[in-house]
Amino acid sequence: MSQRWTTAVLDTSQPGGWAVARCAQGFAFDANGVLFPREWLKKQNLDVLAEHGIGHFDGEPVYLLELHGAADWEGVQWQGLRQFMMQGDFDTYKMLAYAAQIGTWAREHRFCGSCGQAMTQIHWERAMYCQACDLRSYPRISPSMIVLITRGDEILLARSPRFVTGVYSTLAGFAEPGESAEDCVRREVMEEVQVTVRNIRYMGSQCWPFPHSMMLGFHAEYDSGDIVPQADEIEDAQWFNVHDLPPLPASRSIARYLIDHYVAERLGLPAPVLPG
Ligand SMILES: NC(=O)C1=CN([C@@H]2O[C@H](COP(=O)(O)OP(=O)(O)OC[C@H]3O[C@@H](n4cnc5c(N)ncnc54)[C@H](O)[C@@H]3O)[C@@H](O)[C@H]2O)C=CC1
Ligand SMILES: [Mg+2]
Ligand SMILES: [Zn+2]
Repeated sequence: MSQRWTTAVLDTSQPGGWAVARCAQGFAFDANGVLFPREWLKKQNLDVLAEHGIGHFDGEPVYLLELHGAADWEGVQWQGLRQFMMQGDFDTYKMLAYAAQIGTWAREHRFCGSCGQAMTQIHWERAMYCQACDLRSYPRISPSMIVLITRGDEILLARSPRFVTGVYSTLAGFAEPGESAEDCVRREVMEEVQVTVRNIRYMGSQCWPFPHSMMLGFHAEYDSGDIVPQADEIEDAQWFNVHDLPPLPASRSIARYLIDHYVAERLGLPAPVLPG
């Protein structure tokens, strides 16, 4: 399968190419999609905070115009990254996911965390640079574990108060300094539902740009303990039979993949493919 989207550090002093525009309401799109001729876009009187050369789509250079706050631009609509993930072309979503992560990270690293002076983009790698400290800040990625716990025909799913009504999902949480991925799985499971697990098995990973998670997916078998949902974080957690499941997360998420993969295994169906 050919890859339509590839990342690159492009020099913003070079003219031409295509550009995407992002503001607090999401990415701009019109009848032609999210890519606009870059030189034309720069004449549209947009309040640009920063410009980044981010890669190639179908071989053509692509830039990001990161705008200040919300934008008011006649004839153009704005849509959040989650909508692009749920529907439409996956390569376009991957390009926007990368653009969003670069835009957010650069916006949040305009000043040096060590001396407070303004940082600048460098052009030979993706980093913000403080000349005074000779310090580079690289794009931020937060490793997060996500795990499906199973017990024969039953799977453990939980809901956070932040989820869409009725939806149950796998357990997830951010890695802390000093722990391995497996330590993190055991700790998060203990914190969120107070059960122990065994046979932790790595299943695959997924970039989750909301705003900068890298999901590492696992399967684990239930070992011991009764479910006790964590106050505030977990609204409800239950064992569900694979023949009788609640509403599940979006089909392109790794949470859904972990569930679908196990259900397919139990029911003797073909294994699903992890969107990546
Ligand atoms: N792709 C998928 O299928 C799924 C992705 N996720 C993602 O996994 C990540 C972790 O899941 P949660 O249950 O929300 O995490 P969690 O169980 O660790 O709790 C979230 C809390 O962690 C703290 N936190 C926020 N950012 C952090 C960071 N970078 N490092 C350490 N702690 C941080 C905050 O106090 C936040 O309220 C989130 O980004 C979530 O969106 C969660 C479920 C499904
Ligand atoms: Mg969690
Ligand atoms: Zn500095």
